[in-house]
Order: sequence, then C-alpha cells, then structure tokens
Amino acid sequence: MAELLTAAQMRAIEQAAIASGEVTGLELMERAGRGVVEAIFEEWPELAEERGPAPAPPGYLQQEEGAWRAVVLCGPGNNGGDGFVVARLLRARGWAVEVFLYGAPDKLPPDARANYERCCEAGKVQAFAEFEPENWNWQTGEVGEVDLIVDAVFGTGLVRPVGSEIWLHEKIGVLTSGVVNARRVAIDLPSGLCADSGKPLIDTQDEIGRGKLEFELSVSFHREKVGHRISDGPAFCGKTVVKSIGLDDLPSSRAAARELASEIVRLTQPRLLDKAAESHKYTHGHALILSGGSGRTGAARLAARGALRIGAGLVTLGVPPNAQQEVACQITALMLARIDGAEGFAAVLDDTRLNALCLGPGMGIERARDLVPVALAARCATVLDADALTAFAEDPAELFAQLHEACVLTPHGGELARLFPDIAAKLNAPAMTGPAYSKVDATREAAKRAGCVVLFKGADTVIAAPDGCCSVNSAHYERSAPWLATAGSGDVLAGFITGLLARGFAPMQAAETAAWLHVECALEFGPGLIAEDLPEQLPAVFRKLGV
Ligand SMILES: NC(=O)C1=CN([C@@H]2O[C@H](COP(=O)(O)OP(=O)(O)OC[C@H]3O[C@@H](n4cnc5c(N)ncnc54)[C@H](OP(=O)(O)O)[C@@H]3O)[C@@H](O)[C@H]2O)[C@@H](O)CC1
Ligand SMILES: [K+]
Repeated sequence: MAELLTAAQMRAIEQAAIASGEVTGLELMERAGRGVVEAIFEEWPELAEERGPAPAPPGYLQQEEGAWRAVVLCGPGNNGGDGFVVARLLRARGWAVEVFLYGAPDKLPPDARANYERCCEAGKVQAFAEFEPENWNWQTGEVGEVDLIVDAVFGTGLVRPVGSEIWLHEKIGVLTSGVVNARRVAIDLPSGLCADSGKPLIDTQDEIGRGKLEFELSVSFHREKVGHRISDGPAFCGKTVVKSIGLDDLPSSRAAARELASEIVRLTQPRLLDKAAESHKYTHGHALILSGGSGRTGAARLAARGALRIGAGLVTLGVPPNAQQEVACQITALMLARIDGAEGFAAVLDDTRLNALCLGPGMGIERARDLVPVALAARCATVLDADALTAFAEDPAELFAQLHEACVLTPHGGELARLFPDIAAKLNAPAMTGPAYSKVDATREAAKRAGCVVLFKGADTVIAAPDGCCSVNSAHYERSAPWLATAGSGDVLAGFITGLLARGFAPMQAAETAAWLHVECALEFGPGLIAEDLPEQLPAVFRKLGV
C-alpha cells in the first residue's frame, strides 16, 4: 500500500540510514539530485535534446539561441543542496544555469555546503537578493527565454511562514509571464507548502502573500509526503513524481519504517470484493436505509441503489407512511418497509438479519433526532451521514455517548464543523507554524473523540479509526474526478459503505473500499456524471478488478 510520510517520519528513516553507516547523506543528496534531473527529462523529453554549448556565465541572459537555460533557486538547507546537485548536473550537460542562494554559504548544512562548493566550480552562485526578475527583460528579444525553473528553496524543513523577500510565486510569476516554455519544477515540495498538512505556510496578511505557488512537476524522494495529497498540496504540486534514493534497499531504513508503521498514513486501497460461489443472498447481509418524507426520498433511494449494487444481499428502504407510495413507484429490486416513529423502528430492528443501517440522506432533522438513538441502541453496523449528523449540532456529546465502534460517520467540512467545532477551528486557522494542523490530524482527532470511524469527505477524503489507523482516498493527479462533486454523490457513498458493512466488511475497510470505488466509478463514467450514474458503473469497475 502506498505510504504517505510526514516530514518527521521521512527524517527518521533517512537519519537511521545515515547513522547506520550504510549510506552517507551526501550520497542520498546526489541520488536525489539525479532523480530530479531524470524526472525532468521524463516529463519534458525535449529538454534532453542536445543544444549548443553554454555561454560563459553570466552571459546567457544575452543569448537568444544556444544552450537550454535554467534558473535554480536554492535555499539554506538540504533542499538547497539538492538544487546545487541539479544545477551541476545540468551544467555538465551543457546547460546555461543561473543559480541563486537564499542564505549564507557558510551556514549551509555540511552536505549542502559540499554541493554548493562543487556547483561553484562550474559556474557562479549568486545571492538571492540578485534574483530580481522584474528587472530582467525576458520579452524584448534582447534576452533569451528561460526553459526551466527549479525551486529548491525549502522542502520538508519548512517550519515557519515564508517571508515576503522570498515570495516565489510573485517572482516566478514575473519571470514566467509571457514566457511560453518556462517549465516549473519543485524539488520535494513547492517552497512554502507544509509537507504534513498541504497548507501554504505563507504570510497571508498581505495580498501578494495569498498568491498561489503552482508548479507543473514536483519531484519527491522515497515516498510521497502527506502534503502532496491533501488540502492545497495537489494544486501547488501539479504532478508529483517519487524517485527512489535507495532507502528501500537498506536494512536500517526499513527497520525505522517498521517502527513507524502504525503511525504512517496510506493511500486508500480496496479490500477483496469477491463473493463465494456457494453463498446465498442472506450471506451478503441485509441493509436498511431510512428515507425522509414525501418529496425527500431521492437521497435515500440513491444510497439504497448504491448498497445493492455494491453487493448487499438485500436492501430495504425504511419510509415514513406519507412517502410509501412515492417510493413504491420508484423501486424494483429494493424492498420497502414502513417505518414511522421510534417504536416502529425498534420493532423492525428486532429482525436480526438486518445487519447494516444507514441514516441521514434526505432524512430530515426531526426524524433523524428521533431515530438515530434507536439505531445506535441496536448496536448494529451503522452509517450516519448528512441530517443524522446535523441533528446533533447542538449537543454533539449526546451523539458521542451513543456511538459505538461499528459506526461510520461521513461528514463533509460543514458537518464536521457542526460536530467538532474546535477541531474545525484548528483546521481552518491560517497555518503559521510547521508542521501545521492537517486534515489527517483533524480526522484522527474526530475519530478518537467519536469512538468510531470518521470519513471526512473531499477530493482528499481522509478516513481514520479511533486507534489512529488512517488513509487518504485521493481524487487528485491521475485519479482526478471533478465530476464527482455533484448533488447526491455523498448519498451514494453512504450507500456504498452500508452495502459493504452488510457484506461483513469491518467499518474501516468498508469506508476505505467504498471511497475508493466511488472515485473509480466517477472515472469509469467520465464527464457528464450525475449521482445516479455512480452505482451503475460498479459492474464495469468490478470486472476490471477481476471480481
Ligand atoms: N537529509 C537528507 O539526507 C536528505 C534530504 N533531502 C532534501 O533535504 C530536504 C530537507 O532538508 P532540511 O531538513 O535541511 O530542510 P529544508 O527544507 O532544506 O529547509 C531547512 C532550512 O530552511 C530554513 N527555514 C525553514 N523555514 C523557513 C522560513 N519560513 N524562512 C526562512 N528560512 C526557513 C531553516 O532554518 P532554521 O529553521 O534552521 O533557522 C533551514 O535552514 C528535503 O526536502 C529534501 O529535498 C534529500 O537530499 C535526500 C537526502
Ligand atoms: K522546494
């Protein structure tokens, strides 16, 4: 399963390798720099073509033709060290490279310092203050265009907001405006992006500070960092490529990773979905999904359809009397039960074959307030979504007291804020120190407080269990699914989870697998998707998975 590391975890794994003597920091930095150059040529093969020789520095600004041109911006730590390696390797290929250092050379950490010196042997390194693109006239024809901008200012060591003297988005914006071929690559992370939270650590008090630092490519090492996948990370990174720096081959770093295993966040993967050949419908469980009143039954019907398609043996819609006729006209394979007040619901729940419940979609706040306690008292696997969460906004503690470990809560941002206002406040506060409080931190804290699995929706859905187990279901990069943000999509997701709970999946597995399939269904359908389409893609998705 793909792991996402925090800055501290990455450091621990690297440090273990260096401390063991199996590899030096300098060798790791060389591999990192080589990996970046490799990734650049893989992304933009035209840059690997031979061109004329580089002019003697600093003359290339006056060159119109000739060598490829790069600007490499290096920072005061090891990220800058990687940048010096990249600059040296590009110069060795005949590139004209301008290198700027933010910070004092004699304060660089040892490996970065060594690479600074090697870089200086093949050309000059200028002070960052000299990097004033507004004074460079790139567009007049007197000067050449820049082909590549390499950001090596900060990586995983960013600990406080970036000051205005290095607002790269502003400077790079000036540098690239009107320059069609300026490709932008960030080493490890775009400078200013917090590796753990995917939030920009930029002083947003200022109008300019709110600008976006967007790259086409980010090249990270060993593993993606959590920040590559959540919050603003994907938008800033553009595309993230991970290059090996050999740590998987070292017993020391593997041992360090094993020690951290329980804390490491993973990208969501689906669990086995096959059904046994000799099974019958009750083997796959019976899900009950409660609907709202007349005119508000669509959401529950969507959820029910999702639960059925994902493989629950039977799915019943529990409808209030005034909606019975409306629902009856709309369903075929689904069943219908009349469920009015709390007493009637409790009687229905006496049927022990009902093994998964879903409350919330289109249910109505009042009905949710009446029926959620009944559902939770049955100690059955239960998904609480939408109105079933909002119904407890005034007294979340009342809900937490009733929740049990077979529950799954599926809030979006607004619902999370209603149940966990303090957590939402921390998450939404401007990030001023690194590592900043992240969506992963928020979901883990919410799951711990609720005592059950919490699935916090978004394009970066985070799923956490009370024991800290956590994964990110990322609908970014190659799995980008913007059409999934459509009315009723969340209802289908609730139904998917309920169906998998009915099939006997554990809550965490049900939530992860459902979230993963939900994105796969959107990708399978493509543009034009509406919520009704999602369950109908499951057969094709299952076939591709070999189910
Ligand atoms: N370790 C290894 O072997 C390998 C590491 N690798 C590479 O190293 C990177 C991590 O390196 P790193 O830990 O040195 O951190 P990095 O991101 O360079 O920044 C730290 C510096 O920035 C400074 N600083 C921070 N925030 C600031 C701010 N807002 N404004 C101004 N300054 C600020 C901070 O200052 P300080 O807090 O110490 O005062 C410190 O000087 C990683 O991303 C990867 O690219 C690879 O080569 C593989 C091998
Ligand atoms: K960087």
